[in-house]
Amino acid sequence: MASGRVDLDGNPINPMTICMIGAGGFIGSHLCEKLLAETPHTILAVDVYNDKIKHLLEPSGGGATSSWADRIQFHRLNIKNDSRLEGLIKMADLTVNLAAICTPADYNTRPLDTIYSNFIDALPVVKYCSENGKRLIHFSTCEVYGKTIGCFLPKDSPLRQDPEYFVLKEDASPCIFGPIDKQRWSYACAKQLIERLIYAEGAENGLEFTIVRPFNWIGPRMDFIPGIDGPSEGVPRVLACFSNNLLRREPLKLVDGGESQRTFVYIKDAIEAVLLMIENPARANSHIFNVGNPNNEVTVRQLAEMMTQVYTKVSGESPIESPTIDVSSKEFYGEGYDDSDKRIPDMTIINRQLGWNPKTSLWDLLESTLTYQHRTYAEAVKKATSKPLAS
Ligand SMILES: NC(=O)c1ccc[n+]([C@@H]2O[C@H](COP(=O)([O-])OP(=O)(O)OC[C@H]3O[C@@H](n4cnc5c(N)ncnc54)[C@H](O)[C@@H]3O)[C@@H](O)[C@H]2O)c1
Ligand SMILES: O=c1ccn([C@@H]2O[C@H](COP(=O)(O)OP(=O)(O)O[C@H]3OC[C@@H](O)[C@H](O)[C@H]3O)[C@@H](O)[C@H]2O)c(=O)[nH]1
Repeated sequence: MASGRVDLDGNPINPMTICMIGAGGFIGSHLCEKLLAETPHTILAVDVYNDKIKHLLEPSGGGATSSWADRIQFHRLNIKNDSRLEGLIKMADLTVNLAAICTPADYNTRPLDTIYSNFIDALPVVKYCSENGKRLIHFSTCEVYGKTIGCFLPKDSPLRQDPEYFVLKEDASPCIFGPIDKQRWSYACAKQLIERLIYAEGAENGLEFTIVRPFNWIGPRMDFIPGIDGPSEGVPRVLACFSNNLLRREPLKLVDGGESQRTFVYIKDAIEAVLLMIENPARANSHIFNVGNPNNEVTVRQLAEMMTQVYTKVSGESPIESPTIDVSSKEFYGEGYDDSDKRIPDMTIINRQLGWNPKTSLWDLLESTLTYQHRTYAEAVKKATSKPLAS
């Protein structure tokens, strides 16, 4: 049955069944929402948690007029050790694999779990797709590029300004990691090896695949606020760390001076790119795509300053006297941390294949995200911080 929707080449898009592994996470929850709201596709949602997609699983999920619940089925399973996985992949037309340990605080402190999660646990998914002739969209990371060539040049070298030395290209840039005792790179290395394995399955066994390299996608539902909906001692990614500091009126911690640079893309822009990949297999298969926003580059220090300003606007609270504080990476993340210096995605391939471009400025995406953070967490944080200490 055709859905009335057409792909980029004007061909009808038929409803499909998508096995989404890691559907209960940050990206998965937004992808599920998009697929249910705008397409006729059905989702087999696999995860160990479902808190972030609970609202989609309830019978009233699509609002008063339409229920989404009949197009999404949640399967609570751990892909490490569950024989139901192959059956689900066989039932689907396409598998999207998002499952991973992907918070930097884990890379150097839990390197074994990180490598198992990002390489070993992804192996059966690739194998079942390949053996059963099913298409796979696998989520890798911009971290596979590691450091830029430019960061090895002298600080005052004019070549540092030359994009050839820092723009990251899927088909040209090398992958530059630190030494083995910098266990930060356990994640990037595991992701790189699974990319190479998928690529080889494509070349040798005809696996239809697409690899996505997200460049710092951020927005509502990213990670957790420590002590509210995640462990008190947990260290999420920077958006949630800084949100937590702002909610608690604490200084934002700048690791090693906050000099590293990142480009941030709004989750809702990035999800548009994933939907294009899902619905345009002829254009997306056999490709690796950078998905990011090269126009939203800031240092981590600038991010902290902008988040402080935006939070002041959306919460109506004045900023604290010293809004940021410097902290060493050893103190913050422990031994073995290292960092990517700069991450600007080259957009040539995704532009050419899918015509996709990000739209949302950093200020605008922070405004909507911090409005969400304030609305969702401010009361809970206030309650938690005003609790009398047990005597
Ligand atoms: N958010 C980003 O900016 C970003 C950047 C680069 C790469 N990525 C990649 O995108 C993917 C999704 O990232 P995210 O930000 O949504 O992370 P996330 O942690 O919010 O989501 C991952 C989900 O996978 C689930 N999962 C992990 N191991 C599992 C297992 N063994 N069995 C079943 N479920 C399991 C988790 O419970 C979680 O819900 C990851 O592969 C990550 O490496 C994300
Ligand atoms: O409180 C904090 C948290 C983080 N940081 C810094 O902010 C920068 C960004 O940190 P994030 O936690 O968002 O993670 P990174 O950008 O380093 O890596 C991420 O990128 C791509 C994905 O694969 C993963 O989601 C993650 O590895 C780093 O330089 C980090 O050192 C702070 O200065 N203070």
